Amino acid sequence: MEKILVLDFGGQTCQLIARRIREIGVYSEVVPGDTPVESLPLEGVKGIILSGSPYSVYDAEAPKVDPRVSSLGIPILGICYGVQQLAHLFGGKVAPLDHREYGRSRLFFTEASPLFEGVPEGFVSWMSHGDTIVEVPEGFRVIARSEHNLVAGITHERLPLYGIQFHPEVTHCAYGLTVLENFAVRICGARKTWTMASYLEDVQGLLRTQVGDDPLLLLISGGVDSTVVAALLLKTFPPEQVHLLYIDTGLMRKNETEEVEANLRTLGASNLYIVHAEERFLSALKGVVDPEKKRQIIGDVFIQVQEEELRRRRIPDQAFLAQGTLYTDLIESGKGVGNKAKVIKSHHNVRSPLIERKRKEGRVIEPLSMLYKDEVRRLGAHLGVPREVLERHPFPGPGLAVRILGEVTREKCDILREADAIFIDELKRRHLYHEIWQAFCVLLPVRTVGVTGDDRNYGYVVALRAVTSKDGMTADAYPFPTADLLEIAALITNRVKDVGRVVYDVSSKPPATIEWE
Ligand SMILES: Nc1ncnc2c1ncn2[C@@H]1O[C@H](COP(=O)(O)OP(=O)(O)OP(=O)(O)O)[C@@H](O)[C@H]1O
Ligand SMILES: O=c1[nH]c(=O)c2[nH+]cn([C@@H]3O[C@H](COP(=O)(O)O)[C@@H](O)[C@H]3O)c2[nH]1
Ligand SMILES: NC(=O)CC[C@H](N)C(=O)O
Ligand SMILES: [Mg+2]
Repeated sequence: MEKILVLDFGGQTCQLIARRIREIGVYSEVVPGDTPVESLPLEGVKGIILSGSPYSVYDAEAPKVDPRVSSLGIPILGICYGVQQLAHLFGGKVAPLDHREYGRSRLFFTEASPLFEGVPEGFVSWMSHGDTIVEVPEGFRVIARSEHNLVAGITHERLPLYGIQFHPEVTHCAYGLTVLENFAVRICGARKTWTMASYLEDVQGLLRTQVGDDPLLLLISGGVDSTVVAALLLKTFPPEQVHLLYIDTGLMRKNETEEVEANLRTLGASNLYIVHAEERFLSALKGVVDPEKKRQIIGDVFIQVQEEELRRRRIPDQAFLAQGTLYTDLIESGKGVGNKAKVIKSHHNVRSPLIERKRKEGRVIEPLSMLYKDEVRRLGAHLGVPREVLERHPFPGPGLAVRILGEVTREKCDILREADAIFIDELKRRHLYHEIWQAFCVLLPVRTVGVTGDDRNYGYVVALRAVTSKDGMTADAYPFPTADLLEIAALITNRVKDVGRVVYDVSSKPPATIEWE
């Protein structure tokens, strides 16, 4: 498969580069920036992109590209820190200037370059740098300058080396896709053959080689990601080879287990195991209020239940463990490819010891781990996964436990389930469900005073959360029409006896996260 390799030096928008290249129709994947040449997956690589970074090239601990990469004969495009590395590597000079460029800057060409074919002079690029190339190395020429007259693009006189100081991958950069397409297609000669259909074929080929006839155990939640993996496995292997394990943690939404079971049957699953483990999870969570502690306990119980089921069902130990892990799960858990990212939340599917052990043994299958949610939805559509499943809002593995602040009890789960079901049903009835990326209720650990039927009421507070997002990495509060919000709040307090008050969470991510814990 032809591809463009992105070397990750810890830039915020590194994955976005690969995303955009795939949007153009060329496959792209990300690898750690300091990978030595002999360990780079070079098969089919038509071009290499060096990403941005929070570091400066002259920092002692700055991540460095293997210098041999530049003599492979493969075209290279350095973006921001990437171009600074090229300059540094070839003997030029990079320095922190007083004049930094953050945000928009017009760009002016100093000579024609295939990189800027079809891009008009003076277009508005998007920058984010404090360092600048102040001496261009020998053998290189400047091809563009910013409106502040700083070096904004360079090219080598003989070698296929290019570099730009701006970020073509962000949507705020005009002609960004054109610049990336010029590099990938015009300069590297990659063909635009990557589609979801071709990706599907490639993934199926790889899976068949890796798994052979060994049994596969997929941990399935009925959410978008694991259901798409289920459809993929059931299309790739005979149904008897695929075992699906769903764990009802007791922290699920109303009627979740019944709906999931029905959906999974329609995919043609024969070995479907539904494990009811409510008691296990609730008793382990008794008295626990700290959010990180809750996550850790839930992760541990997940593993115990999985291991017991493997033994009980006599599924051999060499079984491959499959999950619906996405790139976002990895990066939030501090496990992005470039290993320079920070831990935000430890997703149970990434950091559990069972998974880590299986991962070391090469027995974990995560076919979606390079993709984002919207790409997974497109893949699911190719696989014929029903729209109702693909368009479901995400639901986290720890479930209601991270939406009940303070101690989790069955009584509170029941209250939250009722309120949440009303909220979601109303969003669907009002045709708002698909405008929102994720919506749910949160049960707060406080009671407040109210008056109902002329009597005193002392009920819980429920917070409504509804966000818009593309990939869950950033999010904004959904701007509800006021009438909808007021009517939904009234329905919840009227129908759920223990809820006396409803509030709406208007925080964006960042600084908040989508879930409250
Ligand atoms: N109740 C569960 N039983 C078994 N496996 C689960 C359960 N909850 C989560 N998992 C596993 O953990 C993975 C990550 O969960 P996550 O919620 O991110 O994905 P999902 O549930 O498949 O999709 P969505 O994000 O749409 O909810 C799942 O893909 C699945 O493999
Ligand atoms: O499977 C999961 N296990 C987890 O531990 C977990 N924590 C958060 N989420 C989901 O991830 C997305 C981003 O969530 P946050 O903004 O709250 O970090 C949102 O869609 C969250 O619902 C999880 N999913
Ligand atoms: N976005 C980047 O790659 C920034 C590179 C470098 N840290 C600078 O400030 O110039
Ligand atoms: Mg889920």
